[in-house]
This record gives sequence, C-alpha cells and structure tokens, in this order.
Amino acid sequence: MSEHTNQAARRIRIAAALIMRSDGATLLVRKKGTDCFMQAGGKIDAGEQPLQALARELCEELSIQPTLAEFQTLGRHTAPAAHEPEAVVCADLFLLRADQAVAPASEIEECIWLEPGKHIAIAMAPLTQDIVIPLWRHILKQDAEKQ
Ligand SMILES: Nc1nc2c([nH]c(=O)n2[C@@H]2O[C@H](COP(=O)(O)OP(=O)(O)OP(=O)(O)O)[C@@H](O)[C@H]2O)c(=O)[nH]1
Repeated sequence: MSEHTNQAARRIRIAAALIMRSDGATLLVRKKGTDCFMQAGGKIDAGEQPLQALARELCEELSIQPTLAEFQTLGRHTAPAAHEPEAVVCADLFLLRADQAVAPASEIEECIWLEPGKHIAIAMAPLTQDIVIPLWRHILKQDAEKQ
C-alpha cells in the first residue's frame, strides 16, 4: 500500500505595512542577521488583531506610532517565507501613508526608501518582490491618475 503524506507548508501569520511617503517612496527593512529586505511588521501574537500587531511592531521596529485610522487594509496575501523554505507567510497587509522620520530599532538593521522609477539591486523577500512591489506600483499609478 502506498503511503500518503500531507506535508502542508507551515503558515506564519504576520501583519505587514506598505509604508508610502508623499513623494511615492516606499520603506523596506532588513532584519539583523538576514540579507533580504521586506515589509516592516511581524508575527501576530495570540489574541491580537492584525492591526494591533502591526501598530505594536511599527512602534518597536521604527519608533513610529500611527493611529489605527491611518491604516488602510490591502487584504490578506500568501507567499513563500523569506528564510524558512518549508513555510509560507500569510500576511494581513496595510497601507500607511507617512512622512515622519523612522528610527530603526529592535531587530531592524537597515531601512531603505525605494523611490519610484529608480532601480536598486537588493534582495527582497518573496512577499515584497511578488506582491507588495506590484501593489505599490498600482497605488502609484492610481495616485498619478488622481492628480
Ligand atoms: N515582517 C515581515 N516578515 C516577513 C516578511 N516576509 C517574510 O517571509 N517574513 C517572515 O515572517 C516571519 C516574521 O517573523 P519576525 O521574526 O519578523 O516577527 P516577530 O518580530 O514578530 O518575531 P519574533 O517575536 O518571533 O522574533 C519571519 O520568518 C520573516 O522572515 C515581511 O515582508 N515582513
């Protein structure tokens, strides 16, 4: 008899931010000991709502404290996890338009602002590369059409 195995990928539930400045630039972070850039945010703790988790992570990682009303939901998205080949991240993604200075803290080693139309050669987590960057470009296009 053949043996059937069900090796569903482990799901990591996170809340993550697409942070945009008024000039259209978007913020990516690199965590300590890692080599790829990703969204600010992190795991949703037991009993926490995604937005609550995100607000906590942004305060810890970037020293910013937006009000919950400043976030706009961008839905739930799944992608291969950046550093864990057997896992996927399932992310509640939120848009935050913010011009205040960010101060990387906690586990964040580096932050970069990606500017529209400028190419920077950096490694990105799959969620960022495949989902967030296309969403960012879509939002930039919508913003341009409104002007
Ligand atoms: N924050 C964030 N994590 C991501 C993204 N993409 C992605 O694969 N991940 C992965 O999702 C996991 C999030 O865990 P984390 O370690 O950043 O979250 P945390 O600060 O709440 O974790 P900890 O309290 O366990 O240290 C990591 O394995 C991270 O590599 C992303 O865009 N943003």
